[in-house]
Amino acid sequence: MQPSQRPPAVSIQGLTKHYANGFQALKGVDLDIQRGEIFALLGPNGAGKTTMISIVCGLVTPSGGRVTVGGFDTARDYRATRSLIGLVPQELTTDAFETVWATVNFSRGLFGKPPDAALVEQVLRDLTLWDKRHEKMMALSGGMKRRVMIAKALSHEPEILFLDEPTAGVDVELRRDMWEMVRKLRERGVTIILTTHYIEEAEEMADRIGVIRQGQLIVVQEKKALMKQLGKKQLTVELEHPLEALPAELAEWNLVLKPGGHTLQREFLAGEGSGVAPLLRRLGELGIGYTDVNTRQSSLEDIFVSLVHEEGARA
Ligand SMILES: Nc1ncnc2c1ncn2[C@@H]1O[C@H](COP(=O)(O)OP(=O)(O)OP(=O)(O)O)[C@@H](O)[C@H]1O
Repeated sequence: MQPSQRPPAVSIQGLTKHYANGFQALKGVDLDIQRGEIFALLGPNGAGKTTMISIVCGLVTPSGGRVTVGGFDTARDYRATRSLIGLVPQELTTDAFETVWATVNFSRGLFGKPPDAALVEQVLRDLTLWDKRHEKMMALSGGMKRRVMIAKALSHEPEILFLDEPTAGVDVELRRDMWEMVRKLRERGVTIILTTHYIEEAEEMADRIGVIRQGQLIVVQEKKALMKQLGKKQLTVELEHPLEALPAELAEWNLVLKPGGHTLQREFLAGEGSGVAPLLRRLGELGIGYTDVNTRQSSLEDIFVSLVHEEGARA
C-alpha cells in the first residue's frame, strides 16, 4: 500500500460522550491523526482530554460517533486496535508485589506478544530502570513508578503511544529522559499523542496542536502555522528620559506609553513587520533618545490562554 493510501493512525468522527450522571464530556469531536505525527492535545482541567484518550484506547464507551485506529474500528475490532496502542495513563496502576522485570514482561504478554528479553532490557535501560529490575514495585519512588508505566506501555512495541500528562509532577531528569525517548520513538515512526499542561513541551515537541475546551475541539493546526497566525510580537523601546504623554507626532504608530513614561510598546501580528527602523528614525527626528529596543514573540502559552479565554467569553 502507498503511504498516502494507508489509513490515519487515529480517526475520530462525531465523537460524543455523556456520562451516567448526564454530564456531556465530549460534544462531537472530529480529528484525524496521521502516522508518525506528534500531536499535542491541550485544554484546561475537565475539558475532556482524558475522556477522549480513554475512548480511543477502548477504556470508556462512547455515546456516539466512530473511532478507528490504524483503520480498525475500536468498537468492532477492539483487540486489533488495542494491540496497536500503548497508553501511559495519568494514574499509576501496577501490582505492588511484583518486580519491575515481571511487571513489564507481563504487560507484553497481555498483548499476546512472545517474550523478548532483549527488547524489555532495552526499554528498561532507556528509562534508567535496568538497575531496579529486581525491585518490587512498592519499593520504588513515585518517579520510578512512572518510568515503569512508560516501560509497560512500550513493552509490546505499540505503533501509537498515548501519553496522558506524562510529566505532571515528575522531576527534571525524568522529563528530559521522557522527551529523549519520545524523539527516539518518533524516529522509528511511532505516532505520539500527548496531553500536557506544560505548554512549553508542546511548543518544543509537537507537530500539530489541538485545543479542546468544554468537550469541543476549538482549534487543530500545525504548530508553526498556529504560532505564526495567532502569535503576536511586541516591540519595546526603553527611553532615555521619561515622557509625560505620548507625543501627537507618534499617534499613527499605535504605541502605548507605560506608566512611569520610560517605556513605549507596540503590538503587531507575527506576520507583519515591526516597523522598528522607521519608528526609531522618527524618535530621532523628535529628539527622543532611547537606551534599549527589543522584540518579544508570544509563546504558545500566550496563544493558548487567549484562545481558551476568548472562546470562554463567547460560550
Ligand atoms: N465517570 C465520570 N462521570 C461523570 N463525569 C465525569 C466522569 N469522568 C469525567 N467526568 C467529567 O467529564 C469532564 C471531562 O473530564 P476529563 O477527565 O476528560 O478532562 P481532562 O481534560 O482530562 O481534565 P484534566 O486536565 O483535569 O485531567 C470533567 O468535567 C469531569 O468531571
